[in-house]
Amino acid sequence: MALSGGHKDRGELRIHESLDELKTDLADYIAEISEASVKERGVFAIVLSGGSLIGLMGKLSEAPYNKTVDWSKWYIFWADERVVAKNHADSNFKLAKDSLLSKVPIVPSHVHSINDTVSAEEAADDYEFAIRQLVKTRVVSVSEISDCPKFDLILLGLGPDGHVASLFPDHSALDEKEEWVTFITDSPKPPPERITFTLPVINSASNVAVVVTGDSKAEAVHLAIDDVAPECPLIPARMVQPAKGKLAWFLDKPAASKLEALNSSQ
Ligand SMILES: O=C(O)[C@H](O)[C@@H](O)[C@H](O)[C@H](O)COP(=O)(O)O
Repeated sequence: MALSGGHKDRGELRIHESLDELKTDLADYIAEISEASVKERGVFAIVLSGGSLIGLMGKLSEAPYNKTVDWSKWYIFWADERVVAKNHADSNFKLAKDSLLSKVPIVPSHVHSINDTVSAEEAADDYEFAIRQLVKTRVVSVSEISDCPKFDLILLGLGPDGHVASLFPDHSALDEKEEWVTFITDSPKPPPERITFTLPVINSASNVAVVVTGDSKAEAVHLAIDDVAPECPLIPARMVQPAKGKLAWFLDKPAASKLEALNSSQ
């Protein structure tokens, strides 16, 4: 690893020399949290996003993880989903299914994708309802400090504009405090209709990892992590701040290139 360290309140920084190294570290990290969750709770509730994250998780379907991970205990959710049919090229479910979920022995009924037959608003309501049922049966834990679900691990990507999940800069969805899942119909990144976990849910997780590669994201990474001037834009990724949980950043060197930590250690 090029650098492994921490920022005083922005979590753990895991900066990698190569994509291959990042992929191995990410697979190890997910496998470790899976093992700890299964040991503690008997299940592992993991939340995926869309985009490049899924390809970066690819090693999980290879040896040794395909045999060592207790896939039967995995419950899968999405931090955000595009409101399209499940077989549509834009579907985050389809992306994860094709590249990962179909290659490992996950129990099909443990895969909690959205209802793709209804409007964005109804899909968000349905998804929240489904999660509420799983909180009741403790497949998903509940936070000690809010009434929110406490997922074992939420994995997020980062957009060059600083968005995470489908929480975009200056969007009213960032202010949602009551709902666990909300919807938008004006996403600046196509397609426009999406559902998304809200910040209170993301910040109630036991572990949150943001996985970012490429120099187009370097400025957003800097704004999300470094102690920047108050007049700098407050991007959604900076609002990711688990109250009790752990935050980790998986970065390649180009994504980390504007970080103070990297520049001061050289
Ligand atoms: O469905 C989505 O669009 C996402 O969940 C979104 O938040 C994504 O993770 C980022 O836009 C990063 O995407 P890339 O890693 O592909 O740039």
